[in-house]
Amino acid sequence: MALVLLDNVSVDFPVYNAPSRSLKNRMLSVATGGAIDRRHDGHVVVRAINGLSLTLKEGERIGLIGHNGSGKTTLLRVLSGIYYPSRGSAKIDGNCVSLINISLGIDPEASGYENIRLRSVMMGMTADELAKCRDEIASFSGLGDFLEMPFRTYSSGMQLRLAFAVSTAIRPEILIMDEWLSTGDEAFKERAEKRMRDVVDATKILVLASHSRELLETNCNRVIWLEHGRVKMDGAPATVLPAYFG
Ligand SMILES: Nc1ncnc2c1ncn2[C@@H]1O[C@H](COP(=O)(O)OP(=O)(O)OP(=O)(O)O)[C@@H](O)[C@H]1O
Repeated sequence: MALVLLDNVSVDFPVYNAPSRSLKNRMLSVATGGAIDRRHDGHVVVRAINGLSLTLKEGERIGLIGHNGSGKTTLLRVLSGIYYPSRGSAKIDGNCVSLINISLGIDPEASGYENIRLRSVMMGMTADELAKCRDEIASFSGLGDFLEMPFRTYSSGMQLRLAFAVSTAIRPEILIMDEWLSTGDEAFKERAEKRMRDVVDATKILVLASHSRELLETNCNRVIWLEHGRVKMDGAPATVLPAYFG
């Protein structure tokens, strides 16, 4: 069973070259940013996530909203295992894949086929799983003989097609996204949209950070509004979205 348990999680970024004397204002008077604080040893820290406790259960499609700097990306990175909490604990049960940076793991000197392997290993696919979907990924990319060529010879649109085709071949239990992925020319975009739908529908827990009300309304059944790294509101989209978007 897929489950995410965050217990009193804080994430601090120490800033060693901050002008600590002038930082009396902790920036909580404005909506933007995390909290600026000073640690016991005198160092300045930005507290991106501040004592967050959350339970995310199977079937939940969670939308993350909040002003710039409210902690959305930091939270997504904690969920993806990129950041460890500075305090508190994060328990992620279920295989979790992040589509935040779909080009992670790609080697520009390697061929398209080699990159299909590199990127899928990076996302946690086994050799058997890859063997089953390698041809489908290649065909979805539409890159034909270019798959034998080094990745660096591709146009930026071709590079994204390949990264997209591999990244959406996996079926994770927990899926982390920063905005909706859409790429390519018109014909590819249409196929990409359908493929994204399939990935999202197959996942047990979706966490999608977005500034788009429409996207959140279409895809989410729970919305969490972050402010200064804390939960300002958590509930049904019909309640939280009007409160946030006004
Ligand atoms: N590497 C870092 N070093 C120092 N501070 C950081 C770092 N990354 C994020 N922060 C701070 O943490 C806070 C939260 O940032 P985060 O990127 O999580 O916000 P966000 O909600 O994703 O914002 P946006 O909507 O602008 O993408 C901000 O105040 C930011 O300045």
